[in-house]
Amino acid sequence: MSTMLDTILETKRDEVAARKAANSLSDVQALAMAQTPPRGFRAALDAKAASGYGLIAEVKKASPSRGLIRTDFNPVSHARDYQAGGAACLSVLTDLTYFQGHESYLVAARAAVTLPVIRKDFMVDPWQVLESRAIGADAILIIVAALEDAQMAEIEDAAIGLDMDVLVEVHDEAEMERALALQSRLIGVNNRNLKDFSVSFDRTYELVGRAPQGCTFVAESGLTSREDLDAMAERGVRCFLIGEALMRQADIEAATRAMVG
Ligand SMILES: O=C(O)c1ccccc1NCC(=O)[C@H](O)[C@H](O)COP(=O)(O)O
Repeated sequence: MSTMLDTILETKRDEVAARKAANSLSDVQALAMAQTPPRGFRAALDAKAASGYGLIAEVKKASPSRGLIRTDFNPVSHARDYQAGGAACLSVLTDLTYFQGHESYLVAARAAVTLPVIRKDFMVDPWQVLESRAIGADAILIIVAALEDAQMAEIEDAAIGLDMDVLVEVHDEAEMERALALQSRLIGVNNRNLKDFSVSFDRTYELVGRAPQGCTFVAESGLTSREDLDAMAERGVRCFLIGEALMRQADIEAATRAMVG
């Protein structure tokens, strides 16, 4: 039986094929080269985590599991609020079909702040890495469950070639082993099962001990309070990716500060 992740990936492959056909490689390359250099994503996270918590704050309008999250969605003001509240980095969802995201949200959010920004999307082709740089992204996401080993390596090589950071997302021990065969030492554990949307912090707790020395380890999804972060910190986790819990707040800046300030 096909899962939501399978469905998303099938759609993404079609969308990417259409975008590749509509945009010449040289045009996308020229746009990527015209961008200012990538802002150090992992470095910003490590710097905040050294004296507190490193937060990747997500600009997230909607999701397959929760539907519409924020009606008065405004990527520029959300990005500014996240920065003012003490986030280390931003994550911007650019998938339109399932998350109501858009590339223009990343462009606008990044221009409004000085924080590094990860393009949160489903990478299925190295061409998307170039496209991500062309819209200004500083980092990309590799979801291990979505790719074969050779595809992951190819996508990672494309990102490294553009001086971008790569967040490698895993959900279990087998995926962690595959992630560690890559070069990136920025590893995220998604507490959300992308097949059935169930959330368990046990995923993070099981895998934090598998992260090698010097690795930047990020707990992702389902985190709703400072207490959640403090409980994770007791087990050695200092970096977090949070979307919905912050996006639902009336005062996003204050909520971000309460979470990591
Ligand atoms: O959020 C979803 O419903 C989802 C469904 C299928 C694939 C990915 C999905 N989310 C992407 C993410 O990784 C989260 O947006 C991110 O970790 C933040 O999670 P949260 O704090 O729970 O919004």
